[in-house]
Amino acid sequence: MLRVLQIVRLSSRCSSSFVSRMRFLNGLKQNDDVCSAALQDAHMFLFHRLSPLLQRNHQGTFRTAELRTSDVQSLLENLGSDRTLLQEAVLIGCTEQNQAQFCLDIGGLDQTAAEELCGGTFVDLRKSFFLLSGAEAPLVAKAQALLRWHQTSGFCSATGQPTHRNQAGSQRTCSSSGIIYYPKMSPVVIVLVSDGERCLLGRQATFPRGLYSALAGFCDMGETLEETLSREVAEEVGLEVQSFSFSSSQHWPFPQSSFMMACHASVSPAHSQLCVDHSELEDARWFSQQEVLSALQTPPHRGGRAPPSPWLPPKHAVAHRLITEWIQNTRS
Ligand SMILES: NC(=O)c1ccc[n+]([C@@H]2O[C@H](COP(=O)([O-])OP(=O)(O)OC[C@H]3O[C@@H](n4cnc5c(N)ncnc54)[C@H](O)[C@@H]3O)[C@@H](O)[C@H]2O)c1
Ligand SMILES: [Mg+2]
Repeated sequence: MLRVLQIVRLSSRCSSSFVSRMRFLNGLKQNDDVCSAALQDAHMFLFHRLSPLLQRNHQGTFRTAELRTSDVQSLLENLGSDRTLLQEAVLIGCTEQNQAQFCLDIGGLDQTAAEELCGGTFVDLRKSFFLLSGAEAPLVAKAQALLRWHQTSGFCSATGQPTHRNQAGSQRTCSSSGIIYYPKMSPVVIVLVSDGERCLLGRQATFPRGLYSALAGFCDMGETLEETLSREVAEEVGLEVQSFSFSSSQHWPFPQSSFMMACHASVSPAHSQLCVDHSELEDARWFSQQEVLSALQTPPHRGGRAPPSPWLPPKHAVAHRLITEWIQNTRS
């Protein structure tokens, strides 16, 4: 109990609201009692078989359903589930007012009945990620990644024994060996290569028709960011990078959690002849500023008519940010 009071006092005494929120969240991860107390009056993000619950407002835009713990408790009762399912909720963040945010997957319950009771629809993450705006898309992606990790981490890979989660869901411990497991992400480098005048975009055969993006690749064990970047560019398009700069990073939920580190890189115009590895990329090409600028100005493609060429990654993707930064830098 003393520890509970210490965490609450520590977070409320801090002058910065950001520091206060981070200390509050860390306290919830470290102390199961504090976390249980926070779960009793929290914001809840509901999922059904890893698809988030969305609601459409009068303007036709989508938002996550705004549910509180008490709403979910009533829902579980109405769906004939016992309230202990609530204990499977996973901590994902907190609001500006230090109100904890949790997510819960009710995949074992009737989807249609849950949708009717909540006035919403469970929408596949690939679709919902791009329907949501602002801070909601990354929060929902994080929630789904954590839920998926719990669903696939029930047993210890060393002993085969069950693992048990802490209340926040930030770790799992093997009941036999005590080995602690933490949620896993794969580091990926994504790079927009330029020769000064043009930028290099490529597409995999599995991409939607017309879509071109920056080059990307998973880090090999033991590699630095710069080693992955140089290796991927050499492997995929046969170029040698001269210099690079870091731009930004992003958690990317598809197909499984990746930690994307986004960079700009330059190659010499005298050595810009592409030698594409077609086992990795269906196509890779140099695009002029004008081609990229007009692709950026084309409204988002929604299917039906033929896609624009090139069709660029959507705003939520860090590849989009790299492309807009390159346009700004080359025009200034
Ligand atoms: N957010 C964005 O803007 C954006 C843009 C482009 C690509 N991406 C993501 O980047 C990721 C990597 O791109 P890529 O597919 O070109 O990588 P890649 O060039 O490394 O090729 C993928 C191959 O790498 C191997 N691989 C090695 N380590 C792996 C691991 N930890 N997980 C899965 N496969 C592994 C597999 O054989 C796989 O087929 C993809 O998941 C893609 O979704 C994100
Ligand atoms: Mg690649």
